[in-house]
Amino acid sequence: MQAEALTEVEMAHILRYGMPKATSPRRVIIAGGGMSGLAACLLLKEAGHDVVLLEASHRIGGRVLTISEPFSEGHYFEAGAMRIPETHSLVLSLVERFGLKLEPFYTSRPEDLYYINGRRMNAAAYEQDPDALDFPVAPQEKGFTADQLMHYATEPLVHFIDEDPEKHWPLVIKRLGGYSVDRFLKENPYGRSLSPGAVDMIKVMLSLEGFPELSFLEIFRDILVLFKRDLKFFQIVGGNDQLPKRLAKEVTAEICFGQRVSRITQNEEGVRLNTKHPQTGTTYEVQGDCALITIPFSVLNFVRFEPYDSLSYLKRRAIRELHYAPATKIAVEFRSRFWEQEGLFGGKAVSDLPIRFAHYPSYRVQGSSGGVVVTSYTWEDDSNIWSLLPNDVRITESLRCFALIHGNTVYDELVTGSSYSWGRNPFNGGGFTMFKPYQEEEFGHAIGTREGHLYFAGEHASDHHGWMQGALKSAVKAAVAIQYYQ
Ligand SMILES: Cc1cc2nc3c(=O)[nH]c(=O)nc-3n(C[C@H](O)[C@H](O)[C@H](O)COP(=O)(O)OP(=O)(O)OC[C@H]3O[C@@H](n4cnc5c(N)ncnc54)[C@H](O)[C@@H]3O)c2cc1C
Ligand SMILES: N[C@@H](Cc1ccccc1)C(=O)O
Repeated sequence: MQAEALTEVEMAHILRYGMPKATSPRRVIIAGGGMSGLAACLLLKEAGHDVVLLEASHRIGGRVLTISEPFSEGHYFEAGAMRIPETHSLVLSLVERFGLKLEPFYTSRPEDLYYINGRRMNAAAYEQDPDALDFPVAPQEKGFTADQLMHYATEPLVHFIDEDPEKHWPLVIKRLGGYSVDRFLKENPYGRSLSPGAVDMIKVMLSLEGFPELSFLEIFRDILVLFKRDLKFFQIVGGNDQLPKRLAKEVTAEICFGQRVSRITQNEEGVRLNTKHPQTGTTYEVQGDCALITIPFSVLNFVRFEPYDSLSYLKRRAIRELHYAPATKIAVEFRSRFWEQEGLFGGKAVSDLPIRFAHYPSYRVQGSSGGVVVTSYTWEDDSNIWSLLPNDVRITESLRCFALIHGNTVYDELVTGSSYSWGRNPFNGGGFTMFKPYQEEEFGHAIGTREGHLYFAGEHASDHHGWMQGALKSAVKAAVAIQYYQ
């Protein structure tokens, strides 16, 4: 079983049924108790390895975080992972293994509301008359939606990849890896350049205004999927944090909380990890044959690796340079689900206001007339202005914006609110990995490679940045590589 050659079907099967029993078990230390660390811990433990998982915080799950406080009974919002695309077979395989219930998550609906350039309309009306939003598009771009213009700009690329993804993706990375979002759309390599007005319409409608300078391929691969018309999304009934919690339940004895890894030393026998308790400062060390590092590279900068040359130049560069896009969510509970009067159940409001996207709940709570709306979900530059604000100001400021879309009823309907900014989480240092131009080609391949006794996994070490699927894919590969000494 070659880790690097595993297909998604084989990886989904391993998550569902486990790996074969180890013929020569190893003492494995796992750093990080998010989806990646937990999944690898389960696979290695049930295959017979001696595993210990060191988690810096006092919570498992990492960027899967369902927040129920201070909302009424049964209400919550997902501060991190909120939707599972129907194509993410590894996530769905774990959901099936634990018998968790799924329900639809509606990313887009024909009733989606747009509040842009001072205009208010719904998605169906925009489809009929895209020029009604008043973007200064070029004459030949009039009458086309953002979706259609993005399709026009990317069609040759989609066609080339679809011909033979395995063979063509590396060629695409070589040719287009240096293109930012702005450059690809404005100086299109396929001769399909768009005007600044059209590019801005695309960026506002896809919430991309925050990352014009980031790698276009990253957006193309990981974000455009959100806007695929016929793609279905799911969420776990009662909250997505049930997935890491069910994983953790299988490996309770292996998890050590409050163990912030501060130093990783490689020696002949294997590895030694030193930790420091984030509050008490007490130190601890553990020796193993090998270690799996699932700590995000942003905060991995604070971990000392010894001896110096136990990490390659490219790995050290990747740890220094890999970009983490900040992300912030603000959530408000309202007394009634007034948005349903406009036909909205799930779906979103798209705006050029500081709140950018608002997501209406794709679930109702038995016996409750209210609901929790994510009144703001922002990425990158758009998130920075919110991360600076205290929680109560984020809530009042997002309400002011939301009132422009729904009127002052929002103030009478207000019950309570909460917010979360991943850029301020000391154990994440940002929302998700996003390559800048050239990074994928120059060190993308070095992110997940083994270095001596050190293995690496996490969403950053995958081709699904910003998705649980990426965290799981890299975890399965690492578990197999550790088991078979690859
Ligand atoms: C706002 C937002 C929205 C998202 N939406 C979706 C979505 O809808 N669907 C989806 O599939 N995915 C989504 N994702 C992505 C998904 O949540 C992540 O890809 C996945 O959870 C990452 O798992 P991980 O194990 O790689 O990392 P993490 O979850 O970050 O886990 C890393 C763990 O390491 C710990 N740690 C950090 N430093 C140390 C240290 N020094 N020592 C020990 N432990 C340490 C952390 O506390 C954490 O528990 C979203 C992410 C964000 C931020
Ligand atoms: N997974 C994120 C989207 C995302 C992926 C990759 C990069 C940035 C954002 C979400 O569903 O909200």
